[in-house]
Amino acid sequence: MGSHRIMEIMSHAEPDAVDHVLTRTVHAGRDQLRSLGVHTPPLDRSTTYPLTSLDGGTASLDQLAGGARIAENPVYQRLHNPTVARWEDAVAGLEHADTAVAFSSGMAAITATVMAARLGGGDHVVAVRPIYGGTDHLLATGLLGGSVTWARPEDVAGAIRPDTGLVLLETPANPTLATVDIADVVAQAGTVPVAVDNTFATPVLQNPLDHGAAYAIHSATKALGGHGDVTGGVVACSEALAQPLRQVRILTGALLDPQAAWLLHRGLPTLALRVHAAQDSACALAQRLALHPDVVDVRHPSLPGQDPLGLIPRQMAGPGQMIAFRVRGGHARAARIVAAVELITPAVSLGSVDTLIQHPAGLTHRVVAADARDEHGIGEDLLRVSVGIEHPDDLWRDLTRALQVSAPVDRPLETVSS
Ligand code: MET
Repeated sequence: MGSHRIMEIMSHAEPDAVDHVLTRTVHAGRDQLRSLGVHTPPLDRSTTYPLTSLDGGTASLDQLAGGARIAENPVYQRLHNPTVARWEDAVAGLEHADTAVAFSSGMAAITATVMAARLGGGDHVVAVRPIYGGTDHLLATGLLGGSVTWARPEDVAGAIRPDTGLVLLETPANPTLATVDIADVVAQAGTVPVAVDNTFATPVLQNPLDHGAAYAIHSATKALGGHGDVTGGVVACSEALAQPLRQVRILTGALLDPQAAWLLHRGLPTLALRVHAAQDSACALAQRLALHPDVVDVRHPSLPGQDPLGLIPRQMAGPGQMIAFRVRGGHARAARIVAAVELITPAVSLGSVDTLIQHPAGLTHRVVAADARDEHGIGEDLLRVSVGIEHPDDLWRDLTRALQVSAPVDRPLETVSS
């Protein structure tokens, strides 16, 4: 086939013919760049915008304050920013959503979602544990007002009340990788909107809205950013649900900085490559860890018996890059392992190009009630690994060495399988 024929086919391709996530991550939010005469997203740092007329400015202000996505004039950065809006469009496309609303962090995104539900009259939240410790703490403290009922996934229907405004869940869940059937919870929730924290899965592996969820929430600090150098959050949803979220953002000021949005958009083209590479390594490491004599239990949806609901591939395209495992020797051993790793960084956060290890009971989930931690297997012997894109053999060498040097001195080193 000659090059002219290829060009002809390409020029007649419908936009929805682009259905591969590898392609969509590269091009997301970049539709208008050619017409702008640029190849990469421009960065607009303006805090305010010149008004062509007072009445025009007032009309734009009214529209944006009412929750509109865009108006003739952005007016003020807290009401609208084109660089942030472009990244929101990118995320919306990847999440199969009408639109997306960006925030200064993942916790700001969660907070705004709960506040938007309260604006709609729903004072009660049903939340499925386990979930990220900060989210758990936010709901448990009642900081935002209203009340929370904790429910197991199968008990959501029974927890719904007339004043329930939101069902919140995370799958795979932080930190145990417990998985939830989103469509089943949506069916139990009836008319109550379901929000899914999709941070662990990323839009590369899971699109909650395809399964009936109303919101897909991300800490963009994690895989969306991917390089450990930008903090942000985002909620993908329908245009109708986005409007109160934008109003909450305007009033609380929990804005994503344009430079942060620009960095997030800068990292997006490699999202699928990063997630797939890290996932492959996570599968290899999970298998090896499961054979290690000092590892009691490895949590990764790729392992036998760990996807009992058959969510792969029905709901998830793959098991992802997060692993949790329990070590023999409890807290002391876990602390020694975290201290002993060299290539792997002992740090909270996840989804970066480099591998991180952390102790949920002492860090990310320290704020969770002790009985809830016990009930959901977030014990002192649990470690969580966010696998990066390094070669898995190098990661395994570091992990097995840390397991060896952390072994109690009064017994011989274990023979480890490679
Ligand atoms: C301050 S705790 C950390 C953050 C992050 N959400 C994590 O799970 O690692």
